[in-house]
Amino acid sequence: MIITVASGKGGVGKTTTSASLAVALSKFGKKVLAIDGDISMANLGILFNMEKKKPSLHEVLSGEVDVRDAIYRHKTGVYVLPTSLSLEGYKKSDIDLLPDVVNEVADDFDYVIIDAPAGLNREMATHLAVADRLLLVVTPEMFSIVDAVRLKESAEMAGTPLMGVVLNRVGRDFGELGRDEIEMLIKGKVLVEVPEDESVRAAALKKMSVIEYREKSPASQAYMKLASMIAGDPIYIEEEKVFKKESFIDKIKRFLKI
Ligand SMILES: Nc1ncnc2c1ncn2[C@@H]1O[C@H](COP(=O)(O)OP(=O)(O)OP(=O)(O)O)[C@@H](O)[C@H]1O
Repeated sequence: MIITVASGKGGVGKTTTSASLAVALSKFGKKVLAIDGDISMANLGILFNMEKKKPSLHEVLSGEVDVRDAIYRHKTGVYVLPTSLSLEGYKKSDIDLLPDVVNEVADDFDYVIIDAPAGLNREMATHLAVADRLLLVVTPEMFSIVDAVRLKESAEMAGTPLMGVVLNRVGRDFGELGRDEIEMLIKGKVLVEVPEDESVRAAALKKMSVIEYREKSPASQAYMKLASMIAGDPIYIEEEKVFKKESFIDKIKRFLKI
């Protein structure tokens, strides 16, 4: 199964989620490939301490090397296809090659996790098209949700259904929307709430995923729960809800014309 981890708004926790989910699935005995799909501003490689590896996805997408030559096994057991931080590497990459590259190796793994760039651009369209499922990452704030709704709609147009939503950084003061409100707006299930957790940042500073850094931390536990849900029952059906009166949520829906 190919899962694209994406968000409309940047900085909400895609890379954190991609790395943590990959490590967690690996702990459940799954063979996982984590791909750093943000070819202009790569971050995933950093959490696996592989940002300097060469060849990277850049060399694969420029046709210089075979994809298998750019996949490295991390000590957690996760296989990683990192992307370098080089601007030259970005310039020579052809994102249109990504679907063939991913499909060439997908059958070697139980799960392929793609850490996608933020926003809705051509790169994102490619990441959505190649995936079997979209895993949306949001924070409990309005703009994050509004952007996520648009992304979900684009994914559906590309034929990629929503697997579910990771509600990240819960407990931070975002003037928060609640889980029910978010599910109603996105029309999708919140699979897990990941709390605001200082260990996430501390882990990143040490170039590791939070699970590797502190397995018992609240965020790590949430990602383990997510992995157990995905590994146990990968299909989640989106929920339709009925609105009876114009609430704050209805106003946002009207604003979005959904
Ligand atoms: N649950 C959490 N608790 C505390 N800090 C978090 C949490 N999740 C993410 N962060 C922090 O938020 C910042 C952004 O996270 P991350 O890089 O995963 O987001 P992103 O969506 O991949 O960003 P970008 O759009 O720039 O690629 C990082 O500093 C990360 O350590």
